[in-house]
Amino acid sequence: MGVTPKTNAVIKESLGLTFKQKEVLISAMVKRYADRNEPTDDRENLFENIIETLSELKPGNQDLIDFITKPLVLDFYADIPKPYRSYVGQNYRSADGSGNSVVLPDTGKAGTNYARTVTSFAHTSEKLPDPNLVFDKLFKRPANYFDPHPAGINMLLFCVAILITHDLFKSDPKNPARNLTTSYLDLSPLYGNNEQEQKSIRTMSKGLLKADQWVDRRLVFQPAGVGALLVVFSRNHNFIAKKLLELNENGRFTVGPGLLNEEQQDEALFQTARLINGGCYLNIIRRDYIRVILGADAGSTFNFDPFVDVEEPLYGNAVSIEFNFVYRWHAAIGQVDSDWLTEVMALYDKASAESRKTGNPVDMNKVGQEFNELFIHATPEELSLGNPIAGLHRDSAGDFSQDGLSQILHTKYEQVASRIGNGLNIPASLKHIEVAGIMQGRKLQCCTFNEFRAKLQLKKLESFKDFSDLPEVQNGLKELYGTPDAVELYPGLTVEKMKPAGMHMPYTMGRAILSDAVNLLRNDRFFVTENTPANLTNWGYDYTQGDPNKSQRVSPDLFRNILPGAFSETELDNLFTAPLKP
Ligand code: HEM
Ligand SMILES: [Ca+2]
Repeated sequence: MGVTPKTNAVIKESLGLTFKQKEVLISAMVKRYADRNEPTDDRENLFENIIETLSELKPGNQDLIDFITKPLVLDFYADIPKPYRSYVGQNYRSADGSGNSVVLPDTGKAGTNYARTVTSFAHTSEKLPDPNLVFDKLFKRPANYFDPHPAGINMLLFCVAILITHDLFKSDPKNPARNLTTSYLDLSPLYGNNEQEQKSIRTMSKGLLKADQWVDRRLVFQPAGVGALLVVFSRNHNFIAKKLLELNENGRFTVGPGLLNEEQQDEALFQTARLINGGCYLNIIRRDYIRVILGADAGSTFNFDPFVDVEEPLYGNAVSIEFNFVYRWHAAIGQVDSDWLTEVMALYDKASAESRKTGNPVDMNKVGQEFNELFIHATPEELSLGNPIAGLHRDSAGDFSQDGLSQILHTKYEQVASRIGNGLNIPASLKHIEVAGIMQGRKLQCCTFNEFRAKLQLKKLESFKDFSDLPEVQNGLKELYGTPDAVELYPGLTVEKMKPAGMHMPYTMGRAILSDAVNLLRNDRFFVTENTPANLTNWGYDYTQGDPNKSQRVSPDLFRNILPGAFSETELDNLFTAPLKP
């Protein structure tokens, strides 16, 4: 508008207008000031001119003054968002995920209940099918059958997926409504879910972790690639902590009189390294993982940015029970891993049968011992050095061999995964786990599959032909459920047809995973408000931003730093697609 002395004179003159006319004219001027979409050039003195004009009004014009100043005052008020969502001095993640939202500090804390995304208003069915039959007729991969993933996605991607799911879900065996881990992607499988677990893997000096450690024992029983990935992040933490001290930007980690003591130095280095390591993990999720899920080319500059127009997160994040089911991709398990799993699950099933008989929880120590005898062959001394990885040994200092870790990850890179959707594709050895999953859904009163679709604004499926391409699955659904509306959430998600692109996910799963992923990332204060050079240091922040010549991906640098030679340069460009067999 540019209120100059000349226009100001015009405005003054216009004050002789009728009240209605003044209102129209001046409100247009104020609106122009208040509705600024671009940064204001305050050197134009627009605000000052409005005030000056108003101050020259004759007495008795208070109504007009109020009318004009009200939007300005409201605008100033709105400059500062409320409730307050960020405080100085809360720049580190807590061990148990609390305080991520400063407004609702318990949201997403380890040990709180799963959220519910969809309330079910469907009549509860009194004749739900036997979950064992659901598995046999809809889920079970036939013997000697393997259908490779149509886009050639490899098991390395699913090792990352397993790391992510264990970061988000840890259903309490005693209470399936409860999630024992944090609802944030904060590498809780590495760092633990409370201070005691966190301290158990720290050296408590210079921010370092003990050699090749991670906390979550559940991952010992997963394919060895998951343990190897955790060791990569564990080593990345130490690489970062050492670099931070070496660079010591602005002397922020210096020990001395009036500065830090050694304990404070350890804490500052540990927590800063943890934030940077989390930034690397976030980069891999955004730039390698989500990119492949969506089906973008490795070399393309396409970036589906979950953080576009992000605001300071207010509410925190709580993963839902529906998300837990959306993320059970057991059908993806590759052939080699499936064969191995048959042997592992035999141990687990034996211990579960024992637990059903005695009423005690599954004795994981016993499973661990037998697992060690079969797959690890470690002495008690070696086991005392930390979680084992099948196929590897720790040296006396507690380190795994670099070549061994590289080799394990490379075999996951080479192993093609299976297709995920359409049904009849989950390794038979997982039957008990799947049956328990179906029962968990029932116990927690999950919505039906069609109710879930409706919530996502997706068309309800009206015929069993719409579910899966496989006639056996269509018939099985009819026999077990009778009508499409009766199909339960988890079975529906698992047997649905696949999308034609990207990760070829079953349709509803593929749609839902995006809502959950976007919320998960945007709701995390440490990925938004606290993700700054001031918190991560300049070097740390830049490290997490990835290589500008590699589509902003951090994974090439990270693997070169931590496991040099594990992957060739071409492999680093496309980590999640199995190489074509010659
Ligand atoms: C060979 C590979 C796998 C094995 C051996 C395996 C094993 C298991 C087992 C034993 C459970 C029962 C709960 C527990 O004890 O933790 C489980 C649950 C689960 N799995 Fe897998 N799984 C594998 C692959 C995957 C993959 C690829 C995904 C998806 C990315 C996945 C997602 C889940 C989820 C979300 C749960 C529920 C966790 C909870 O509620 O605590 N799993 N899996
Ligand atoms: Ca977590």
